[in-house]
Amino acid sequence: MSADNENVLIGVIGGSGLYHLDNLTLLKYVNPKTPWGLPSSPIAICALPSGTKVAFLARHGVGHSIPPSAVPSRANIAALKSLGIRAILAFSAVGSLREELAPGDFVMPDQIIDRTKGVRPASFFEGTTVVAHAAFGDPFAGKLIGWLEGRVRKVLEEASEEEYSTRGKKPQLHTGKTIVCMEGPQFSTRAESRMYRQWGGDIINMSVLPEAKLAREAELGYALIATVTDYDSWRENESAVTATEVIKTLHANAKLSRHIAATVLEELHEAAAQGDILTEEVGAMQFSIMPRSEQQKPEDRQKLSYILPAYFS
Ligand SMILES: CSC[C@H]1O[C@H](OP(=O)(O)O)[C@H](O)[C@@H]1O
Ligand SMILES: Nc1ncnc2[nH]cnc12
Repeated sequence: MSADNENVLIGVIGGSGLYHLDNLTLLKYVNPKTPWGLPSSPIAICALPSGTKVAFLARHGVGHSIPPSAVPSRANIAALKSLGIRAILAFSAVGSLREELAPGDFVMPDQIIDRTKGVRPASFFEGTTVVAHAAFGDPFAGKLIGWLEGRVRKVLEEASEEEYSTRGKKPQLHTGKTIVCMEGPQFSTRAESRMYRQWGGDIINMSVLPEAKLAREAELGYALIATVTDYDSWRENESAVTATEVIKTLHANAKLSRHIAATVLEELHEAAAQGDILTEEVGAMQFSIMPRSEQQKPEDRQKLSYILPAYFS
């Protein structure tokens, strides 16, 4: 970790439509070369008006050039961890599987259904001689979500008409929901969309995995702020989702997401510095790594020390 970055505790991952944040001064770009390659894009180290630093990473790269299945999530999470980050606030554009989750609304899910197809490297331990089984029953950082909930709700309640006028109604925040992560890049069929509803899915995207799993392996707090862009393809007599429909809502959602980030980041940095909101993640991997065996190669341990120096240095 470079001394320059020592105080960067919060990393923001921007998804579709969210390629920068507001109210920040760009200090520099960093592009850490991790054992898993380079991140999606150089990471912007920015200062809030108080001088507090945060890091911003565009998930789909500069100019949205990386499709969901090819996002280098291991490099992204490892690069953020190498900067000293403790918590990630990730944003994502999602489809709604429920009538009451309307386009323009915000959702902070607490569960995930994995519908990726095994083509994305999903573990830092993959390809090494070290075996680990991270606990993932609660895939998001519970305390972090609890901390964010009231603050995000307040921002939405206070949003001016101009900020949500493209949707014609005040955006709501929904919590305690389940997100389905599909492979893509094509959207779901109508039958799949209906099936996800039967499974208990509330929203759907193509990006939360393996990002959330890797954050857990790296012992980072991870919360997702999902913004609804469409009703996917389950509604009878309505047309199925298209990219054009998604893009219509994307920009207004991104504007409000930037407003949320600008409002919460300072206090979130403080909370992360105190350690109050991240008690579950730190140290969790010590119970997940299978006991050391003579078969573990020193070069693998060296590689893993990049994300988990406490166990592999
Ligand atoms: C642009 S529609 C599908 C695309 O949008 C979402 O991206 P992100 O999660 O990065 O905001 C979704 O996951 C798909 O990747
Ligand atoms: N309907 C949808 N399915 C998957 N990912 C999405 N991102 C935005 N809308 C989506």
